[in-house]
Amino acid sequence: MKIFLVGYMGCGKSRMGKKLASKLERPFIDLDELIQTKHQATIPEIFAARGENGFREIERDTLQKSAIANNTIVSTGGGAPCFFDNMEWMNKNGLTIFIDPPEKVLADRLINAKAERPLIKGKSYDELLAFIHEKLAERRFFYEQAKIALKGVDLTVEEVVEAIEKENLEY
Ligand SMILES: Nc1ncnc2c1ncn2[C@@H]1O[C@H](COP(=O)(O)OP(=O)(O)O)[C@@H](O)[C@H]1O
Ligand SMILES: O=C(O)C1=C[C@@H](OP(=O)(O)O)[C@@H](O)[C@H](O)C1
Ligand SMILES: [Mg+2]
Repeated sequence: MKIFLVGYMGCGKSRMGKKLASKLERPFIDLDELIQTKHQATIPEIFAARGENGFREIERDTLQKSAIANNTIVSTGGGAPCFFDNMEWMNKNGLTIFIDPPEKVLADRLINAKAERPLIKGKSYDELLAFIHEKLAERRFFYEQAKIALKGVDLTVEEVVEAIEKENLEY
Protein backbone atom coordinates (compact mmCIF):
# COMPACT_ATOMS: atom_id res chain seq x y z
CA MET A 1 0.00 0.00 0.00
CA LYS A 2 0.97 3.66 -0.18
CA ILE A 3 2.57 5.23 2.90
CA PHE A 4 1.78 8.89 3.69
CA LEU A 5 4.00 10.91 6.02
CA VAL A 6 2.11 13.75 7.70
CA GLY A 7 2.95 16.40 10.30
CA TYR A 8 3.82 20.04 10.80
CA MET A 9 6.31 21.93 8.60
CA GLY A 10 9.85 21.00 9.57
CA CYS A 11 8.97 17.68 11.23
CA GLY A 12 11.08 15.93 8.60
CA LYS A 13 8.50 14.43 6.21
CA SER A 14 10.50 15.19 3.06
CA ARG A 15 13.79 14.02 4.53
CA MET A 16 12.39 10.88 6.16
CA GLY A 17 10.26 10.00 3.13
CA LYS A 18 13.33 9.79 0.92
CA LYS A 19 15.18 7.64 3.44
CA LEU A 20 12.20 5.36 3.99
CA ALA A 21 11.67 4.86 0.28
CA SER A 22 15.30 3.99 -0.21
CA LYS A 23 15.26 1.59 2.78
CA LEU A 24 12.08 -0.15 1.59
CA GLU A 25 13.11 0.08 -2.08
CA ARG A 26 9.90 1.83 -3.02
CA PRO A 27 9.19 4.82 -5.25
CA PHE A 28 9.18 8.21 -3.52
CA ILE A 29 7.02 11.26 -4.14
CA ASP A 30 7.17 14.58 -2.34
CA LEU A 31 3.75 16.13 -2.83
CA ASP A 32 5.15 19.69 -2.92
CA GLU A 33 7.70 18.68 -5.55
CA LEU A 34 5.02 17.02 -7.64
CA ILE A 35 2.90 20.19 -7.41
CA GLN A 36 5.87 22.35 -8.47
CA THR A 37 6.68 20.10 -11.43
CA LYS A 38 3.07 19.88 -12.59
CA HIS A 39 2.50 23.62 -12.36
CA GLN A 40 5.99 24.72 -13.39
CA ALA A 41 6.08 27.12 -10.44
CA THR A 42 7.51 27.14 -6.92
CA ILE A 43 5.26 26.88 -3.85
CA PRO A 44 5.79 30.62 -3.03
CA GLU A 45 4.90 31.50 -6.64
CA ILE A 46 1.69 29.46 -6.45
CA PHE A 47 0.72 31.13 -3.14
CA ALA A 48 1.46 34.55 -4.65
CA ALA A 49 -0.55 33.89 -7.81
CA ARG A 50 -3.54 31.99 -6.41
CA GLY A 51 -3.53 32.61 -2.66
CA GLU A 52 -3.57 29.87 -0.05
CA ASN A 53 -7.04 28.70 -1.14
CA GLY A 54 -5.82 28.19 -4.70
CA PHE A 55 -2.82 26.26 -3.43
CA ARG A 56 -5.05 24.02 -1.31
CA GLU A 57 -7.16 23.10 -4.33
CA ILE A 58 -4.06 22.24 -6.33
CA GLU A 59 -2.73 20.27 -3.35
CA ARG A 60 -5.93 18.24 -3.03
CA ASP A 61 -6.10 17.52 -6.75
CA THR A 62 -2.44 16.54 -6.88
CA LEU A 63 -2.86 14.21 -3.91
CA GLN A 64 -6.12 12.61 -4.92
CA LYS A 65 -6.05 12.69 -8.72
CA SER A 66 -2.44 11.98 -9.69
CA ALA A 67 -2.83 8.21 -9.71
CA ILE A 68 0.17 7.85 -7.42
CA ALA A 69 1.34 4.23 -7.72
CA ASN A 70 0.28 1.87 -5.01
CA ASN A 71 3.57 1.17 -3.30
CA THR A 72 4.79 4.78 -3.24
CA ILE A 73 6.08 6.55 -0.13
CA VAL A 74 4.46 10.02 -0.16
CA SER A 75 5.77 12.95 1.89
CA THR A 76 2.87 15.38 2.12
CA GLY A 77 2.99 19.13 2.85
CA GLY A 78 2.23 20.17 6.44
CA GLY A 79 -1.22 21.52 5.57
CA ALA A 80 -2.36 18.70 3.30
CA PRO A 81 -4.14 16.56 5.93
CA CYS A 82 -5.98 19.61 7.30
CA PHE A 83 -7.99 20.61 4.20
CA PHE A 84 -10.96 19.05 2.40
CA ASP A 85 -11.26 15.29 2.99
CA ASN A 86 -7.53 14.71 2.43
CA MET A 87 -6.86 12.96 5.75
CA GLU A 88 -9.81 10.64 5.31
CA TRP A 89 -8.71 9.98 1.74
CA MET A 90 -5.16 9.12 2.82
CA ASN A 91 -6.45 6.78 5.52
CA LYS A 92 -8.58 5.02 2.94
CA ASN A 93 -5.77 4.78 0.43
CA GLY A 94 -2.74 3.91 2.51
CA LEU A 95 -0.93 3.87 5.81
CA THR A 96 -0.57 7.28 7.47
CA ILE A 97 2.34 8.16 9.76
CA PHE A 98 2.44 11.35 11.88
CA ILE A 99 5.92 12.63 12.76
CA ASP A 100 5.65 14.76 15.89
CA PRO A 101 8.79 16.40 17.30
CA PRO A 102 8.65 19.16 19.98
CA GLU A 103 7.66 22.67 18.86
CA LYS A 104 11.07 24.12 19.67
CA VAL A 105 12.75 21.59 17.37
CA LEU A 106 10.38 22.63 14.57
CA ALA A 107 11.21 26.30 15.15
CA ASP A 108 14.97 25.63 15.26
CA ARG A 109 14.77 23.83 11.91
CA LEU A 110 12.36 26.25 10.25
CA ILE A 111 14.17 29.45 11.20
CA ASN A 112 16.69 28.61 8.47
CA ALA A 113 14.14 27.26 5.99
CA LYS A 114 11.55 30.05 5.81
CA ALA A 115 12.04 31.33 2.28
CA GLU A 116 10.45 28.33 0.57
CA ARG A 117 7.54 28.28 3.05
CA PRO A 118 5.20 31.23 2.42
CA LEU A 119 3.21 30.79 5.66
CA ILE A 120 6.25 31.59 7.83
CA LYS A 121 8.26 33.89 5.56
CA GLY A 122 9.71 36.92 7.35
CA LYS A 123 8.90 35.76 10.88
CA SER A 124 11.34 36.31 13.75
CA TYR A 125 12.22 33.31 15.92
CA ASP A 126 9.70 34.32 18.62
CA GLU A 127 6.96 34.94 16.06
CA LEU A 128 7.71 31.59 14.48
CA LEU A 129 7.49 29.76 17.81
CA ALA A 130 4.15 31.44 18.60
CA PHE A 131 2.82 30.66 15.11
CA ILE A 132 3.82 26.99 15.38
CA HIS A 133 2.18 26.75 18.81
CA GLU A 134 -1.10 28.19 17.57
CA LYS A 135 -1.30 26.35 14.24
CA LEU A 136 -0.16 22.99 15.56
CA ALA A 137 -2.93 23.13 18.17
CA GLU A 138 -5.46 23.53 15.32
CA ARG A 139 -3.86 20.95 13.06
CA ARG A 140 -3.26 18.24 15.65
CA PHE A 141 -6.88 17.14 15.29
CA PHE A 142 -6.11 16.05 11.73
CA TYR A 143 -2.60 14.70 12.28
CA GLU A 144 -3.83 12.53 15.14
CA GLN A 145 -6.09 10.64 12.75
CA ALA A 146 -2.92 9.01 11.41
CA LYS A 147 -2.61 5.28 12.02
CA ILE A 148 0.87 5.64 13.52
CA ALA A 149 2.20 8.60 15.55
CA LEU A 150 5.91 8.93 16.26
CA LYS A 151 7.33 11.52 18.67
CA GLY A 152 11.10 11.66 18.85
CA VAL A 153 13.57 14.22 17.59
CA ASP A 154 16.18 12.05 15.96
CA LEU A 155 13.84 9.46 14.57
CA THR A 156 15.73 6.89 12.52
CA VAL A 157 14.43 5.15 9.45
CA GLU A 158 14.81 1.84 11.32
CA GLU A 159 12.46 3.11 14.04
CA VAL A 160 9.90 4.07 11.43
CA VAL A 161 10.10 0.63 9.79
CA GLU A 162 9.78 -1.03 13.20
CA ALA A 163 6.66 1.01 13.99
CA ILE A 164 5.12 0.00 10.66
CA GLU A 165 5.92 -3.67 11.24
CA LYS A 166 4.38 -3.52 14.71
CA GLU A 167 1.06 -2.62 13.11
CA ASN A 168 1.13 -6.01 11.44
CA LEU A 169 -0.16 -4.56 8.21
CA GLU A 170 0.60 -5.41 4.64
CA TYR A 171 2.63 -2.46 3.47
N1 LIG B 1 15.97 14.38 12.09
C1 LIG B 1 16.48 15.55 11.64
N2 LIG B 1 17.64 15.99 12.15
C2 LIG B 1 18.16 17.16 11.73
N3 LIG B 1 17.60 17.97 10.80
C3 LIG B 1 16.45 17.58 10.26
C4 LIG B 1 15.82 16.35 10.66
N4 LIG B 1 14.67 16.22 9.96
C5 LIG B 1 14.59 17.31 9.17
N5 LIG B 1 15.65 18.12 9.35
C6 LIG B 1 15.90 19.39 8.64
O1 LIG B 1 14.81 20.25 8.90
C7 LIG B 1 14.41 20.93 7.71
C8 LIG B 1 13.00 20.52 7.36
O2 LIG B 1 12.96 19.15 7.01
P1 LIG B 1 11.96 18.59 5.92
O3 LIG B 1 12.26 17.16 5.71
O4 LIG B 1 11.97 19.49 4.74
O5 LIG B 1 10.59 18.75 6.72
P2 LIG B 1 9.10 18.80 6.19
O6 LIG B 1 9.06 18.19 4.83
O7 LIG B 1 8.34 18.02 7.22
O8 LIG B 1 8.73 20.25 6.21
C9 LIG B 1 15.42 20.53 6.64
O9 LIG B 1 16.43 21.49 6.62
C10 LIG B 1 15.95 19.20 7.14
O10 LIG B 1 17.23 18.92 6.68
O1 LIG C 1 2.12 23.55 6.50
C1 LIG C 1 1.76 24.07 5.41
O2 LIG C 1 0.64 24.60 5.26
C2 LIG C 1 2.70 24.01 4.26
C3 LIG C 1 3.78 23.14 4.32
C4 LIG C 1 4.77 23.04 3.24
O3 LIG C 1 5.32 21.71 3.18
P1 LIG C 1 6.31 21.12 4.31
O4 LIG C 1 5.45 20.65 5.47
O5 LIG C 1 6.99 19.98 3.64
O6 LIG C 1 7.21 22.22 4.73
C5 LIG C 1 4.15 23.43 1.90
O7 LIG C 1 3.21 22.46 1.50
C6 LIG C 1 3.50 24.77 1.98
O8 LIG C 1 4.49 25.74 2.23
C7 LIG C 1 2.42 24.84 3.05
MG1 LIG D 1 8.37 18.78 2.96
